[in-house]
Amino acid sequence: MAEKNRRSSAHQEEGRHDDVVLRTRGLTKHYGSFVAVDNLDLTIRRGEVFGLLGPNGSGKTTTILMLLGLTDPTAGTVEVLGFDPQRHPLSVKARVGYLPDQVGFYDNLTGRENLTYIAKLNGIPRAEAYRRIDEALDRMGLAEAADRPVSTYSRGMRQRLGVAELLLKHPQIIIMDEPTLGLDPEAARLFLRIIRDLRDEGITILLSSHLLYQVQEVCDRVGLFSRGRMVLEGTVQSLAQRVLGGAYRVHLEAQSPNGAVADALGRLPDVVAVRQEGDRYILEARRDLRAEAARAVVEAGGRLLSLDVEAPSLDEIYARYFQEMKSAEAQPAASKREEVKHGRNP
Ligand SMILES: Nc1ncnc2c1ncn2[C@@H]1O[C@H](COP(=O)(O)OP(=O)(O)OP(=O)(O)O)[C@@H](O)[C@H]1O
Repeated sequence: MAEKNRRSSAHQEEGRHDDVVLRTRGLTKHYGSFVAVDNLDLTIRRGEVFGLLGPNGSGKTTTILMLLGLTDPTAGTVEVLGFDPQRHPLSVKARVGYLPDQVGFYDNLTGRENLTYIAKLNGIPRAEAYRRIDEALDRMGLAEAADRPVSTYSRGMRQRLGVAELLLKHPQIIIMDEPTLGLDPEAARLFLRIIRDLRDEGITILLSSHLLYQVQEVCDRVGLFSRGRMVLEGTVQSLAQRVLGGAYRVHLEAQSPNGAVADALGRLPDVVAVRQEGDRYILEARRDLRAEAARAVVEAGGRLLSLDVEAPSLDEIYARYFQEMKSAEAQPAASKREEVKHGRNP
């Protein structure tokens, strides 16, 4: 199944797969004169894990609320599993599960009692409800804790109970707002595994998060939000290519008696840049060039001491993007100051 998903992700990347479950076009939300979401085009396909990233206030939650039909767009269209959430909110609600950052439960009731209550609210017949509740508790690793009051649950267990609640209605899409925030590393790892398992079962997942290294581990594609716009979108690797230039960074240490190693490394195909500090070199490259780099060192008469490759990190892409945006914004102001200094301004 995992293999099947990997294959389908590859097809999606190539644009050959058209199993779209969620689509927005020109989606816009104004609060008075403030633009919270600006002309968003988002397409998500079945079985994907898509990460919404961006600083506080960049419009992620507003986007999620519009997808769920919980707030009306000012302009543009939303289609979730073929439904317009504004016109058919119940059809969307029946098929899409939403896990907010803080899930509310009755603390004095047990996990099982909370789920029973939810099943009743959703009109699931009693026998079927009991079956689904047992199954959901089991899948979320909560079977043993099921009959304890929720007040005794850790944050990780509450989050898992939140997912168990969503599973009762057999959702096709699950939307999660900061699902791993506040979880300890072990609980976060367990939760990320749950996300992967859900994806492997064909459930599409949209999550918003600030925890980039976790997003990177679990998302097939990400969208980076800034001031209401999705400014970057793609796989982590494709973003690394666009923002950092090279998606791979090969670190190597080599003695180069005649100084020929740097030149030899620079001549390798798919190398974007070579940085050198003494015997240490960093190659930014479009692919993993360890084997070619090792050969180049030896052929250039050098002596290879160590070799390693670093995959691109979302943290770095994110930091570099916002750093470049800030300097681009500072640029016109700086040139204006220059013009004033040189008396070019009237
Ligand atoms: N009901 C509202 N009225 C006015 N402004 C709002 C309202 N809701 C959100 N905003 C503003 O819209 C912008 C986007 O907010 P949103 O909550 O979507 O951002 P976010 O990316 O989810 O941020 P965070 O990561 O902090 O949750 C913010 O500047 C916020 O102050």
